[in-house]
Amino acid sequence: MKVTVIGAGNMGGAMIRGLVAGGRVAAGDITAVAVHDKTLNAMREVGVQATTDAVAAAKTADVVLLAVKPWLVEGTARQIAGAVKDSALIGSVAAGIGLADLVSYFGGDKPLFRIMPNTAVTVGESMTFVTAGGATPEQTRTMISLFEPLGKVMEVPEKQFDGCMALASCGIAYALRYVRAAMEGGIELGIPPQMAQTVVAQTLKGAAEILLRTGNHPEAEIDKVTTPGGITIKGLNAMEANGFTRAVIEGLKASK
Ligand SMILES: NC(=O)C1=CN([C@@H]2O[C@H](COP(=O)(O)OP(=O)(O)OC[C@H]3O[C@@H](n4cnc5c(N)ncnc54)[C@H](OP(=O)(O)O)[C@@H]3O)[C@@H](O)[C@H]2O)C=CC1
Ligand SMILES: O=C(O)[C@@H]1CCC=N1
Repeated sequence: MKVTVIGAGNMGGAMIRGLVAGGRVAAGDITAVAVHDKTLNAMREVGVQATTDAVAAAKTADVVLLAVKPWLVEGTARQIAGAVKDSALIGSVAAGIGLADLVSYFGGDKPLFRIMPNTAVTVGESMTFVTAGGATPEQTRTMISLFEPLGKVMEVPEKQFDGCMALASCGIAYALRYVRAAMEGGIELGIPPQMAQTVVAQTLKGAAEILLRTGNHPEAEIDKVTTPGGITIKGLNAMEANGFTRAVIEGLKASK
């Protein structure tokens, strides 16, 4: 299967590295399209082909993934639309570009996908969402299987897509901002920064593993930590008094 990724920056580059590491597609069958030599050379070092010619790279591809900035998607799509094979699966990871937009660029007779990974593709722990339009179940299965080595994949209806993107793709930044805040608090408590970073990251990983493995509600796990009259409830109450939950909800709602 030949895969062309147009745009090889933070997301496209990470997807390519993840695809190579995942081993489901041979590095030699992946083509990265970018503009600058620095990016192209970085991709060649990963072992994939790299070019500035999107049309040529799209022509031979079985899967085309658009990973340019959202405002460049329409121009890029219209540029390659006449070149892609009829059978090619076409996916866009661009925020805010809907299936209806993709249909208007490529026509309604192509298997089209919105795909939303996050930057944890670099470590094989992405939370990736796939929404299909005009694709057969088998074609959807193929697209999903491409992303499975890169983490978890969920197929979602398009009406849930933006909410999922806020939670998971923007969510990486939100989780890391929590880490930074916790580190700053730790430093005030006398913990050196690098040590605080390791401690907070491992704690977050532990909390996430508890939920993923047990499926328990977070509040049930919080109850196990909060000793009556103990120190955790004082910390939680001080965080809530400073707007923790509201800040998170408002932040997610603003992510659109
Ligand atoms: N960053 C994230 O966490 C996430 C981003 N996304 C989506 O991914 C997309 C890309 O974002 P991101 O990776 O952050 O952006 P970057 O700016 O990091 O990467 C954009 C890439 O596009 C390339 N490029 C620019 N113009 C063209 C062109 N005309 N033809 C081919 N390639 C071109 C650039 O090449 P060069 O490097 O040579 O300049 C660069 O490699 C966006 O649509 C965004 O919504 C989705 C999920 C998460
Ligand atoms: O901030 C953005 O627009 C992109 C889309 C999801 C994550 N980053």
